[in-house]
Amino acid sequence: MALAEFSPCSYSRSQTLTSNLSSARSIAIDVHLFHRPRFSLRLRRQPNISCSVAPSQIQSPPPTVRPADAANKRECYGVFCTTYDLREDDKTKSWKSLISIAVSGAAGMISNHLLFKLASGEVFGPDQPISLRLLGSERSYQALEGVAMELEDSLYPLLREVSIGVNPYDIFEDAEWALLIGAKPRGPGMERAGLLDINGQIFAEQGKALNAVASRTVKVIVVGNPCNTNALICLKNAPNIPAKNFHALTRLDENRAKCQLALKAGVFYDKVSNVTIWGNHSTTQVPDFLNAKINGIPVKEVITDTKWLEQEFTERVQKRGGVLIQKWGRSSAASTSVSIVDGIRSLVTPTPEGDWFSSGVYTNGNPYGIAEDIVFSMPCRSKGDGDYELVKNVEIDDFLRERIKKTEAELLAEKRCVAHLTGEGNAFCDLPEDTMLPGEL
Ligand SMILES: NC(=O)C1=CN([C@@H]2O[C@H](COP(=O)(O)OP(=O)(O)OC[C@H]3O[C@@H](n4cnc5c(N)ncnc54)[C@H](OP(=O)(O)O)[C@@H]3O)[C@@H](O)[C@H]2O)C=CC1
Ligand SMILES: O=C([O-])CC(=O)C(=O)O
Repeated sequence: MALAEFSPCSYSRSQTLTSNLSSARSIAIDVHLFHRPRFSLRLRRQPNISCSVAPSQIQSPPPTVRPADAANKRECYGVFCTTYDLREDDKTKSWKSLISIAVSGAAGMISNHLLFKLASGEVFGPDQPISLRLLGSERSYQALEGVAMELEDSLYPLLREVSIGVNPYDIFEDAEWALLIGAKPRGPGMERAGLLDINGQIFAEQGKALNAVASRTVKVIVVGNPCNTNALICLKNAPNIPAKNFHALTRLDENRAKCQLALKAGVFYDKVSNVTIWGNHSTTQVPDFLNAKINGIPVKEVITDTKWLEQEFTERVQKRGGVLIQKWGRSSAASTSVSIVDGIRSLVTPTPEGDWFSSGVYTNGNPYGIAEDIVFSMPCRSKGDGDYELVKNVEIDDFLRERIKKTEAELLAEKRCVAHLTGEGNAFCDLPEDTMLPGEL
């Protein structure tokens, strides 16, 4: 689908449809094929957009240079190219409008867990049909087909479309969520600065693609490491999407911290709340035990071993990823996918009264004196509308302040390393020596 042909009415390769949607909430398509009737395609009505308008009247994404390789088209996959009349289903069940979720690194380990959680309904709810757009590369294309085949064989009622492709400009088209997981892992002898540059290029390109074709309200969760700075690069390359919509995943660190506190206190982990991870998803991250609670009581009143909190707990969370790699021989994939689910659910469901969650967010007027214009993990709350607000009254003592400064310095150094990718001039890389991913020892 070339950019000039962009239309709210066009769908998969097998069905390019034009119909007048102006009066219907949604329209079911009368194409009955031999497959079981659970698969269906529902066109969402887009307010004020009538599909009968001429292409020139259709609101286009901002102009962009778009790779023109015809081989790079997004392809609907297998059974997901078929359609089904939803009207029968609607007699007993009402569905929400389809949402599109783009996932990069879709043939990787994390995605192999995540995609099935998304398709099952546990993330967006049992009445929310979804379209999955899987981004891979020439190198992973066969594996991507394998993933799509497994999704087919899982018979998920909510999974209405699956398409696979290697071009982010196709995969991200109209995406309402973009889960950016694909990134090169750091190999032996590779400098962190080199990783920042290689992966930064991926996220610069994907930021441009999101800017050009994604929904203007797309929510982006960057997982691929170094995720904070990759998220910064991505948002800088997507000036037409609010910077607030970009997140770097630090929820895994929050979950790890909760587990360690529960273990020490001898309680089940659901009793632990108000845990903030401050800063970078790296070994300088600051798991905050000062404001955390167990059964609603400040952690420091429940765990009185301050030395353990300051040293063992902090380091255990910072280095959990590395210990896990030693055991598994690869980095956390299942628990990372769970934390992505937690991160999304925290944005689409109201935050429980008095609690908060951690996410790496763009600093733009924060109450904690953190440097502006970086992606820094902080305590957030959401009304469940996909947006969030910073929690403003969290206490910061000298212990926290000193460590927050260190993780902030690391992020500022990372930012200088990627200036060539954020449009801020020449890069100058002076990374602190202890700059490590959680998975590095
Ligand atoms: N923020 C967090 O909490 C966590 C982040 N991570 C990070 O998530 C990322 C993905 O992890 P995981 O799914 O386990 O990794 P995998 O190695 O299983 O998959 C990574 C995918 O990245 C893609 N990729 C993109 N560019 C390259 C490249 N130059 N070389 C190799 N692969 C590339 C590959 O897909 P393709 O060829 O299709 O592009 C590959 O499938 C990593 O960066 C990891 O460090 C991991 C755990 C926690
Ligand atoms: O360092 C890695 O690649 C894995 C990682 O982020 C983690 O386990 O937290």
